[in-house]
Amino acid sequence: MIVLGIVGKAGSGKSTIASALEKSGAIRVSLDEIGHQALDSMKEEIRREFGECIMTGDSVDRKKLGDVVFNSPKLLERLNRIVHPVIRSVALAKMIDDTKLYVIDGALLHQIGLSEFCDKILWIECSPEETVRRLALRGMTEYKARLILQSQQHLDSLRDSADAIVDTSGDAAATLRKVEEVLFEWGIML
Ligand SMILES: CC(C)(COP(=O)(O)OP(=O)(O)OC[C@H]1O[C@@H](n2cnc3c(N)ncnc32)[C@H](O)[C@@H]1O)[C@@H](O)C(=O)NCCC(=O)NCCS
Ligand SMILES: Nc1ncnc2c1ncn2[C@@H]1O[C@H](COP(=O)(O)OP(=O)(O)OP(=O)(O)O)[C@@H](O)[C@H]1O
Repeated sequence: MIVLGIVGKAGSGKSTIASALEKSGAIRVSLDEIGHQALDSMKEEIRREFGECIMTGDSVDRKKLGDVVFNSPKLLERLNRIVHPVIRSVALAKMIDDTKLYVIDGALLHQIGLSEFCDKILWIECSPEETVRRLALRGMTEYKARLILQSQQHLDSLRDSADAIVDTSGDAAATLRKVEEVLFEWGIML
């Protein structure tokens, strides 16, 4: 088994890279996706902690919850404490085949306690201006994009400990060529 971690801030290009690697045969473990599922499995605890204002009907409303937690580091930490242990165990349970290449993508790979399972870690980066522009294309307001990036400032300290850094300021095809070069150098074949 080989486990490749892909980290970087919101909108830097992690999902784009991870899904390209998935198309080439790797097994993708998306921490954002697992996190979304965890909101359902931990629904009652989240409802107790944050109240009815973050619910729509009987489901946790991601937009409402995001507006609450990204505005308050204290509340974000409370959400993390509820969902991160679940994300960690669901991610680990997916990685069971010794013959496969697994790609875990997520800004909070280290914080969730998964970096120690990675053989190699790729740091993905892009300028803040371009990142905000890309997040806006995804339908996010500039205000929210900046709030999220602010909540991820602590990630900067991880950059230098990564095994390689890929800048995604160019187009997606150039990014994917760079990633392929790095994997080739590491002897990881897809
Ligand atoms: C707050 C929630 C409900 C907002 O959902 P929504 O669909 O609106 O946003 P989405 O999940 O696409 O996240 C938007 C961006 O914020 C980043 N982000 C998400 N959670 C966090 C967090 N706890 N701390 C910092 N950044 C985060 C994501 O990596 C992404 O770049 C959701 O992100 C969530 O449940 N987060 C807690 C789980 C978590 O830590 N997930 C990230 C795993 S890497
Ligand atoms: N060179 C590039 N490399 C990667 N993504 C790019 C590039 N150029 C533009 N993009 C676009 O940037 C946007 C953000 O990329 P992506 O969703 O992969 O980021 P992310 O790091 O996974 O973000 P998040 O953590 O918020 O989910 C996407 O719409 C993607 O198509």
